[in-house]
Formats: sequence, structure tokens, C-alpha cells
Amino acid sequence: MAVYTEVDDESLATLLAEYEIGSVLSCKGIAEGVENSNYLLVTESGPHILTLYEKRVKAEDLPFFLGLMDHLAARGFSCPTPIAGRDGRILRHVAGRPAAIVSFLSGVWPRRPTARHCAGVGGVMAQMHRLAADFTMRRANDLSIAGWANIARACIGGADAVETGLGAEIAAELEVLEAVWPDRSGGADALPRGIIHADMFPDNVFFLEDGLSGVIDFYFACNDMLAYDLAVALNAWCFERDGAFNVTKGRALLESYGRVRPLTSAELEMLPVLARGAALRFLLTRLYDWLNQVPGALVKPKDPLEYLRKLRFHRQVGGVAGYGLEAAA
Ligand SMILES: Nc1ncnc2c1ncn2[C@@H]1O[C@H](COP(=O)(O)OP(=O)(O)O)[C@@H](O)[C@H]1O
Ligand SMILES: N[C@@H](CCOP(=O)(O)O)C(=O)O
Repeated sequence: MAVYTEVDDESLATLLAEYEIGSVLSCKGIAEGVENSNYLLVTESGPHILTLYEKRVKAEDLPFFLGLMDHLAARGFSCPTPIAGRDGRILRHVAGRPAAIVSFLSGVWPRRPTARHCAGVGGVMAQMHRLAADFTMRRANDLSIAGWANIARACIGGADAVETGLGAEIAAELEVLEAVWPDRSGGADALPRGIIHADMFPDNVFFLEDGLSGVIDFYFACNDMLAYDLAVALNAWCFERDGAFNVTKGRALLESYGRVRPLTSAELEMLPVLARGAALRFLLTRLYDWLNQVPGALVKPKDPLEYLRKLRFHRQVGGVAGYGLEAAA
């Protein structure tokens, strides 16, 4: 459960007085997520989500995240819509934290993703990439390769307590990725860039009986290579619980993405490298959280070693066929 900051009744009543969504009927901490404190806030006008932004979310990035959700929702993309108060402002302060209220999205996230779910997420990701193309705000990916090196420095000393040799393996991986990470200078061989979600995990994609119902949690969104978003999703959606990569799921995800935004041959070729980077990114942030647990917070840290196993898989993938696609387009 991720509730780092409690909200008392008085603060809640003061907050709600600034909106036109009626008074509070109930407000309960949500038993999921790891980054922010989330509450299911039911008012006279229905359910909403109250989010108090914590640790990794910088206050100066909030206009980007909330602006992006607003931009996508206005174009028919199913994601939370930020709700403005009577004064037109979306961002507030509650219990000493920056906070916002967003619309509630129906659906449940898939505990055991199938190839059908993977096809759904591939399609919706490509749609998001297209719809965000004219979003004018920018945010650099602070959890790309330079950011990984910073996190690695902060937790490499404790890594071997989690698994013997882990510190050295992370250092070696970073060195390799530094050498092969796709061109960041915008040269002719640069991969297509745009706004990416950067955390499109199963717990951030909701489904109803008739299919995908929406995407939440845009708090890592940024400008980066579009194919990196796919690399994150291959990691998050296409491995089985026993650690095996499921090529049927990989193919479903990639083909359905490609039907909305065809992938270039350079993107397909780079996929194994991008997937290694994505696996290292989640290995590092999980390792950091594992080693720096917040006393008293209602949060269950995620297993860093799951991503070490995924990283080792990507290292031996020779090309896009390893993810289920026949050949480069
Ligand atoms: N707009 C929303 N509609 C419905 N449920 C939501 C919404 N936003 C968040 N939630 C619920 O809160 C949980 C945690 O949200 P998330 O944004 O993933 O948190 P965190 O950023 O802390 O990881 C989700 O798994 C979901 O159950
Ligand atoms: N998806 C990340 C953790 C980020 O938490 P989320 O609840 O915002 O998805 C991971 O699995 O490490």
C-alpha cells in the first residue's frame, strides 16, 4: 500500500471547499502503487482520485504531467482528467505535499496478462505516442542512462547484500550500455522521439470485459525515444512468472503497436539494447527502494532481482526475432 502522507478530516474539508465536486462521502488510502500517496475520494458528485505527490516526483514537473493528461483526455484518450478548482487551478497543497484531484477511471489491471492484454497495450501505447505528438511542453527523461549511473552510485555499495556480485554486474552493464545506447544528439541515425509514458506496467493499464478501458500514472512521462516505451512494456508484460519470455505476448504487443505506428528498421534493430536499458532502469530503482525503505510508510517494496533476471535474458537476445517478430520491417 502506498500511503506516505495521511490526510486528516479538516484538511480534506478545506480542500473540497475549493472545488465544485460536492462534499466528502468517504476517503480511503489505496492499497497499490509505490510512488505517491493515493486516495479514493468519493464526493457527492462521484468517485475521484486524490494524489499527494511524494519523493521522486518533483513539484516543477507537475504542470507537465497534469498538462499531458489534460491534453490526451481532450483528444479522446482514456486517462485521468485533472480537475480544476473554482479558481481554475489544478495543483494544490494538502498535508504539506503538492496534490491534485483527477477523475476516476473504471476497470481493473490484469494480474496475469494474456496475449490479448499485450495486444491492447501495444495499440494504446502507439495511440498515446501519436496523440501526444502536438503536446508542446517538454520534460527530459531523468531516469535514462545518466540517471541510472547516479542511482547506481547511490546503491552499488549495498547491492551485494541483495545478491552476491550484483554491484559488479550493474557496473559492467552500465559500461556496455554507455557504449551502445542509441544516439542522443539527434543525428540522422537517431530513433524517433516524442512523449513516452515510461511506466506502462500492467498495474497502470485498466481493462473491462470488452477490452482496455484506460491508462493511469503519467508521473514518469517524458521526452525520449518512442521505442524505449515499447522496451519498458516488453519487460513488464511479456515475461511469465517463472522468468521465461513469452514470444506470443511479445509478438502481440509489437504487432499491435506497429499497426498504429509502424516501427522503423532502426527501432527494431535497437530493441534488444533498449530492453536491456529498461530492465536496468527498473532493477536500479527497485534496488534503491529496497535499500532505502521509508520507516512507517504503508508500501511493499518490489523485487529488484526480477529485473536482474529479465536483464540477463535481453543480453542474449540477438535480434527482434527473440521478441517474437519474424524480421525487421
Ligand atoms: N484515475 C484513477 N482511477 C482509478 N484508480 C486509480 C486512478 N489513479 C490511481 N488509481 C488507483 O491507485 C493505484 C495507484 O496509482 P498509481 O498512479 O499507480 O500510484 P503510484 O504513482 O504511487 O505508483 C492504482 O493501481 C489504482 O488502483
Ligand atoms: N513500475 C515500477 C514502479 C513504479 O510504480 P507504479 O506503481 O507507479 O507503477 C516497478 O514495477 O518497479
